[in-house]
Amino acid sequence: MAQYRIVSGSVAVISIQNPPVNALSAAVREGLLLSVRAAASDPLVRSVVISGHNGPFCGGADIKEFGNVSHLESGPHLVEIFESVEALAKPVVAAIEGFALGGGLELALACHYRFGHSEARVGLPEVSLGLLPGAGGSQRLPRLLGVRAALDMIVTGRHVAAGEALKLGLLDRLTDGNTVDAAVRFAQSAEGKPLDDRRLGNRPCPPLENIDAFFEEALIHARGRARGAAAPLACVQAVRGAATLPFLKGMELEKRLMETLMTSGQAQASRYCFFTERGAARWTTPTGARWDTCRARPISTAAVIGLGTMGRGITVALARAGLSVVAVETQEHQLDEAQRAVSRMLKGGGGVSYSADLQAAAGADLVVEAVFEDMAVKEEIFKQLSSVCKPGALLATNTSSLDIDRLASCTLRPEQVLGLHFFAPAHVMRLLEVVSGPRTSPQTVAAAMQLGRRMGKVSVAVGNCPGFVGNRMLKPYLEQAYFLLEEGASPELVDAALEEFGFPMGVFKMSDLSGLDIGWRVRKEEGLTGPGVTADQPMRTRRGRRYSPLGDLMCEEGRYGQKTGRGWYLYDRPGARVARSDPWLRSFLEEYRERHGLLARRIDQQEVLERCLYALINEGFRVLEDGVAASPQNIDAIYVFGYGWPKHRGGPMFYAAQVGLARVLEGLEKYHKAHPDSPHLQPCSLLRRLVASGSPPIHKWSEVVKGHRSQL
Ligand SMILES: CCCCCCC[C@H](O)CC(=O)SCCNC(=O)CCNC(=O)[C@H](O)C(C)(C)COP(=O)([O-])OP(=O)([O-])OC[C@H]1O[C@@H](n2cnc3c(N)ncnc32)[C@H](O)[C@@H]1OP(=O)([O-])[O-]
Repeated sequence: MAQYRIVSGSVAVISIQNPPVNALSAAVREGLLLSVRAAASDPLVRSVVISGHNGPFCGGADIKEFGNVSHLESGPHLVEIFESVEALAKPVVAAIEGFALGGGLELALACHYRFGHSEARVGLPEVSLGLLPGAGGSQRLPRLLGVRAALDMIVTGRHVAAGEALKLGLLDRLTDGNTVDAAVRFAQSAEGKPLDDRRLGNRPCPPLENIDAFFEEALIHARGRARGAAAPLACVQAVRGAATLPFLKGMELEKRLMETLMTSGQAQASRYCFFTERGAARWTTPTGARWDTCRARPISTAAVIGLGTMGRGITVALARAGLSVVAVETQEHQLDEAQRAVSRMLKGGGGVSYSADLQAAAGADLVVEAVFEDMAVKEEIFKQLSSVCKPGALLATNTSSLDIDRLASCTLRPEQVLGLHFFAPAHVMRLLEVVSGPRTSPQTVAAAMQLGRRMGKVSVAVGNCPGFVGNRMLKPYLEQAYFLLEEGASPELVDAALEEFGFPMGVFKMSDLSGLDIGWRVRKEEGLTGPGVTADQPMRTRRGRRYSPLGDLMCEEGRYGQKTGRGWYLYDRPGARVARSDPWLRSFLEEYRERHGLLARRIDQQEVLERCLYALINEGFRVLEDGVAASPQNIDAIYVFGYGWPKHRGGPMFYAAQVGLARVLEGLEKYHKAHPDSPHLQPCSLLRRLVASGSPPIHKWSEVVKGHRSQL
């Protein structure tokens, strides 16, 4: 809807009303066009102000309509409305509070003047929905800002703060006061003045030298960063149109590009990610607790125990969320170093105090233990925390795979124990797995989810099992990658296939970055390698299934990855980031295959993708079947925000649906037949049942999962 009223005798104020973000739904578009026409035809109206009702200006087109062509096509089209705004013979001022994003900013660009509140932000984030600004934004913004600044905003989709927008010339004025009042006063002062020059559609794009070379380079740059996404490239093409074509021709190009993107699988996947990210806040747990029936006690003080890389990042994340944090590290030299590192990251003290004594955690509302992955050490700490901490304090562990329930058993308050699985670097990565055990109370989960939101994280509530959701699914993925090396692939081939798929780095580069020794330690704990394994055991079999000792052998050689300057790749020095192929590894793999009588065969990228991704997806179905994740959407949020799964592919479960469940099943059957000693390739029963029920769409999977809920 749009509200229409006349103020100060001559100013029509049109207010977009569609909470919570004033999206441009069909009803809003209808209301907006009627209001603009009313303002045009009313002789008493001499100027117009367009604002958002109750705060935000406008969050853009209504994304919910995008999946449904009939919704999209009902009501007037945005391009038509914005043309009539721009063509109005009376000055139109956009009064921007909160945000003007996507179609919201495109509306503001069609206005003749833009007034912003000093705390507002503006942007064209369509690219992150797999789209481009499709209502004139790709054509008007370059005409206003010049090609360079406009291209940057459109290709990155970044939100620009009001101060920067003013400097760029995107906003004409800022106010700290009431934006609508200020805009009304300004509109009156502009009444009767010429408007031709204010219509961006009339203006040429500011000239740019070497235009062809500029766009060639922009395209190469965008392609390098897009990881296979089509939208950034289409954005470059559209802005090139703005720089080289008359306005109406540019608008035609924008329309053509938008139509192609809008119906693409990539846009569908990106849109799905948008809703998946937000849907995670509506959590449920395997024990039946829910977001809408639990009240969370607010957390204002926290203690972090253990100040290694993870502990430092967690301290920074908590402090940035406004908590007062005590950071505890019992090793004095580590404490000093951590204090300096945290202060650097926080650019000052930032509400953090330090201590070498666990007793300092006594007054905290929440304690996050982040010592290294050793069950015995963690158990000891939880025992102590249970007696040191005040009643009601939540005790969380940052373990990435150990049993939460076992830790809860060491305390006298198992209902207040949970996992907070941050991802490195903890102050940067968006994902937080909130892990509850069978005894964790709903209030504890609610408090953790609320805290996650305060930290700006995508928090996903998951159940307790080895590796939780993310690392549990990663295990078969890694395993298949190792097997592929045994069978003849190289790390370069595997990584290239995964990077082409869209991961920021392949599995072997990722393993070098995070350190091969981490998995080695876990495998030792699990008794898969190390002193517990007797010499008479076959090297490539454990517990009756295929096992690859390649990772263990690498660690025995001291090849831990980037930190030692050698891993699956070679680095110039320890800590260096640029991976180079290592001839040593080639001969190492050749000798290994020879020793074990393995014949190297030709492996193509298709097999790499299917083996690694289908094994991961198959485990995702098992996770659903076990009730460890509440929905496929939650699994996808975990993979997109924690494991670099490309957004334009929606997440592993969405990808499986897009590929076709029957095809995934067929692929798994084929590979399991070829590798019967690899149980991760054996299709799980939920996948079979879904295919048998006709492969329903992803939002209906839960109906098939029903009845097979939590084993926990
Ligand atoms: C060929 C066809 C041509 C078509 C032309 C298209 C033209 C145009 O270029 C395309 C666009 O504008 S594309 C659009 C470009 N715009 C964007 O990409 C902006 C996307 N939005 C955002 O970035 C953030 O939501 C804000 C920063 C706006 C608010 O952040 P915050 O305060 O943390 O709030 P929050 O928690 O994030 O959201 C609250 C609720 O609002 C919901 N919702 C939000 N936006 C929506 C929308 N546009 N729509 C519908 N719903 C939208 C959201 O789902 C959630 O619902 P829930 O049921 O409660 O879960």
